[in-house]
Amino acid sequence: MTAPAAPALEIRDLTVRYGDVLALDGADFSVEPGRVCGLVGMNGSGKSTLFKTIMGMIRPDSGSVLIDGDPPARARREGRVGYVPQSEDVDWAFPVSVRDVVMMGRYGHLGVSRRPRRADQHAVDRALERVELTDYADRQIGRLSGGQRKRAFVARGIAQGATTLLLDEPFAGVDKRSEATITRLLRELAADDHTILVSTHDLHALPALADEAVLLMRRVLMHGDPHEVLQPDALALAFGLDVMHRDDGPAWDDRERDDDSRERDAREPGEDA
Ligand SMILES: Nc1ncnc2c1ncn2[C@@H]1O[C@H](COP(=O)(O)OP(=O)(O)OP(=O)(O)O)[C@@H](O)[C@H]1O
Repeated sequence: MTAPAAPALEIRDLTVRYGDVLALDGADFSVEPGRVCGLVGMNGSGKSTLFKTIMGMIRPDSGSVLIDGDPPARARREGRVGYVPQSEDVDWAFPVSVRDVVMMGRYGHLGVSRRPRRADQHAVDRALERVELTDYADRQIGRLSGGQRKRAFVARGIAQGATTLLLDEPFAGVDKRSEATITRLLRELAADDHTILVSTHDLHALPALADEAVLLMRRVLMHGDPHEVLQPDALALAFGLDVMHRDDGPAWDDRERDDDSRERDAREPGEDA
């Protein structure tokens, strides 16, 4: 009998401290290949810390992360894990084109000359096509809309050959149309056997996006079907809110939602989402 395949992502009893601050306290869950897992939790609940630990950028105080059964350093070295950072972690004024950003995903594949070869150019072209940014390839990265910027970073992960993708708040500063485009793209990638962990404050987005959800508050409060995790009791526990009910669903995240500001941020005139 063959042994069952390792989970794509395995977080085991993970504890991370920044000095006196306990950012993760025994977080424990796993995600099977080809699944989209939504990560929800209030500000400061440890979501970015978890991403950085999975990426091997932070060493845990205890516990472990395994990606396809391997430690983060190895998975990262082999380009198997791609990261779409929070917008505020990126210098959008940096003078690089969309194509340059996607080519960064190929750095681990370049030969001794460090010059992109035809195979690298093809991989970048295919990734740009996949996220529908071919027409924007030569544009400076900061001159994209919020949603397009996220897709450019997803393309970097695809060009790299990553099978696990981590997205930190991809819907922040993005309008509803871009949110739908990103959701569709992530679902397509999951159908293509990518494993996706995506943090979001946008709880409305979860059911369409995720196969499963993790409710994080330094540790995992709940892990299961997104609808279960969105139950008022669970959210009250994680967010400390009295969740009110309305006809269109609970009103927990109105404070996070400012569609007008998202629209302003999102698009240049006449551009797609
Ligand atoms: N570099 C750091 N030094 C010290 N404390 C930190 C550092 N980074 C994060 N923290 C603290 O660790 C805890 C978890 O932070 P983290 O950024 O992981 O949360 P988050 O869930 O991503 O929050 P948000 O939703 O606001 O992005 C918070 O209390 C935060 O203040």
